Amino acid sequence: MLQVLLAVGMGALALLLFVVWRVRTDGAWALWWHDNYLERLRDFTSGQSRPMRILQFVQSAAAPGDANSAICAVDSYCANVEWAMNVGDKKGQILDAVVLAVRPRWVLELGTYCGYSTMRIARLLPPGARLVTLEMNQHYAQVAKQILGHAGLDTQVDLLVGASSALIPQLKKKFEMETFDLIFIDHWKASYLPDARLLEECGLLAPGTVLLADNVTCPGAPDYLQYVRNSPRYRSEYFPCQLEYLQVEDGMEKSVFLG
Ligand SMILES: C[S@@+](CC[C@H](N)C(=O)[O-])C[C@H]1O[C@@H](n2cnc3c(N)ncnc32)[C@H](O)[C@@H]1O
Ligand SMILES: [Mg+2]
Repeated sequence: MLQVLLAVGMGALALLLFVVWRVRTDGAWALWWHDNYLERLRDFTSGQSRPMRILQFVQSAAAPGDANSAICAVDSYCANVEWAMNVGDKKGQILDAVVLAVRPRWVLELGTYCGYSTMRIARLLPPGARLVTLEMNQHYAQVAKQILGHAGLDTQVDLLVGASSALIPQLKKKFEMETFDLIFIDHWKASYLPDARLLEECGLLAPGTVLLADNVTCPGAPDYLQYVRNSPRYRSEYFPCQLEYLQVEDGMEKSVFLG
């Protein structure tokens, strides 16, 4: 009997160690663990959604009207308390550098979530610039609006709720604008390529428009990468980095539309 118990115990320990190792080293396992298992467990125990928990932390820890303080609060919560799918502090620096280099007048973001990358972009925009961000999840959009309001950035940002495929064709008319200077692509990965093609078809790209795509390695967007790297319409560059708040390999792809 003791031998059986010992064998079961050793088996369970080996399984636990295997799961911990996979979660620490493999992107798919890490995302499943943090984004499904742990999130659902915390939702169940707290009776709230992860975006609501992030909002409450920002409201308690960040100075009102201070965007940098709100960004730090989200990073601190997601690095120390629970993981979330924000671009994060490390890849965020690549995003910041691209925004500063492009100095865009019109920016489009695909995938708002809680508004973390929206804050990073909006705080660096030159006067008069506009950021349009698209989010299909109504609850996430509500949270993002409150976080952007707390950070004092809501007047520079237009948050539209709906699917990108439905909203993109309406943007020119809705905002009486021509083309975007910078597009941050960070929604569901299977939509990267169809939405890039849709942006082209809708005439929303001009020569020089920069597309910056997050998570092209983890979870990965292989069809999008294949397209921007092989199309004569783009000049594309890869930035190796790590998945937000984890030691898992990821990358961002910066692609300049050539016309
Ligand atoms: C990775 S999160 C965005 C993270 C955010 N950019 C940041 O770094 O803080 C992806 C978001 O895209 C949204 N989304 C996914 N597909 C979408 C689509 N086709 N149209 C609009 N939003 C979409 C999801 O609901 C989710 O909130
Ligand atoms: Mg991302």
